[in-house]
Amino acid sequence: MIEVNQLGKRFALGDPKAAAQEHGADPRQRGRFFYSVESVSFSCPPGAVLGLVGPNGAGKTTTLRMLSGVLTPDSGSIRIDGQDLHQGGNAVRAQVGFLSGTTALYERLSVAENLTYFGRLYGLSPAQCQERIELLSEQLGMTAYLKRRVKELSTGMRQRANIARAVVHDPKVIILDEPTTGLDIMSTETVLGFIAEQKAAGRPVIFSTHHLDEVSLLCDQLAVILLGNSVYSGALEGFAGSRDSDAIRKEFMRRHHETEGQQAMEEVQHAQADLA
Ligand SMILES: Nc1ncnc2c1ncn2[C@@H]1O[C@H](COP(=O)(O)OP(=O)(O)OP(=O)(O)O)[C@@H](O)[C@H]1O
Repeated sequence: MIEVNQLGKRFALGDPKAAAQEHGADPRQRGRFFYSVESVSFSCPPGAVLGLVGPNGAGKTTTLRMLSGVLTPDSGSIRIDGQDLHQGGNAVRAQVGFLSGTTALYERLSVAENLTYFGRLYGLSPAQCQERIELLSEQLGMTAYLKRRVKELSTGMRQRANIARAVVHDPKVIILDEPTTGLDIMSTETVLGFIAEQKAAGRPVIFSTHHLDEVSLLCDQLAVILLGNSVYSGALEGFAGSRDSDAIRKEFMRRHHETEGQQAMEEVQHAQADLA
């Protein structure tokens, strides 16, 4: 069981004026700080899959980085089976497997060599590493390319290997930050199948996504964040009937289009700067 209670995280800004231009009228910038996550709460029972959704910049990655132990929260708490993640030290943190956008593998090593390397770092014996590699390569469809060097892999192959790396030590809890973003259909299906297998094995999985169809397909629990605050957390089926669901959907879409518009504007500005 993972219990996340009123998490908060702020970042000090080197140049508050430049940040204000970048973030527009985001109310989370106050003085020299940007309050990326203000108050996020949810819980995920064993064997449940929780989808963390929110428009660009809502605070999903910051939340997941706190859940993985990479970032220390400024406020609130995270409990895994009753133990506080940040007070429990490495032993509690090792119970979490975390895939981030920056999870990296050694390019010159093969997939199997990478997994052995990271498995050994987590204290697995060579035999345990071998056992995990066999299981994960089957679950993630990697058997055909286990011996290939990472630098030769496609995006989809690489992402499946990244996921294997994140869970090589058989963690109690799995946290995946946008695991299917940018993947082809086959790799997406394999990754979603992997999540479903973890759920069947009783392991809680928390993943962030922009794809609401993935949430309805896989998740029992839903946590929605807008501007760093939880606006819904609970059973997926409870969301449709909840009092605020229509307002949340509208705000979600409004901010989604707004950030897409901002990104398009930035791309145009970059292109103009390149041409100048
Ligand atoms: N180190 C930092 N310093 C200042 N601001 C930050 C920092 N890290 C994140 N932020 C800001 O906090 C907000 C939340 O960022 P975060 O990456 O958690 O959002 P997200 O929901 O994962 O977005 P996306 O869907 O685009 O990945 C964003 O506005 C981001 O610019």
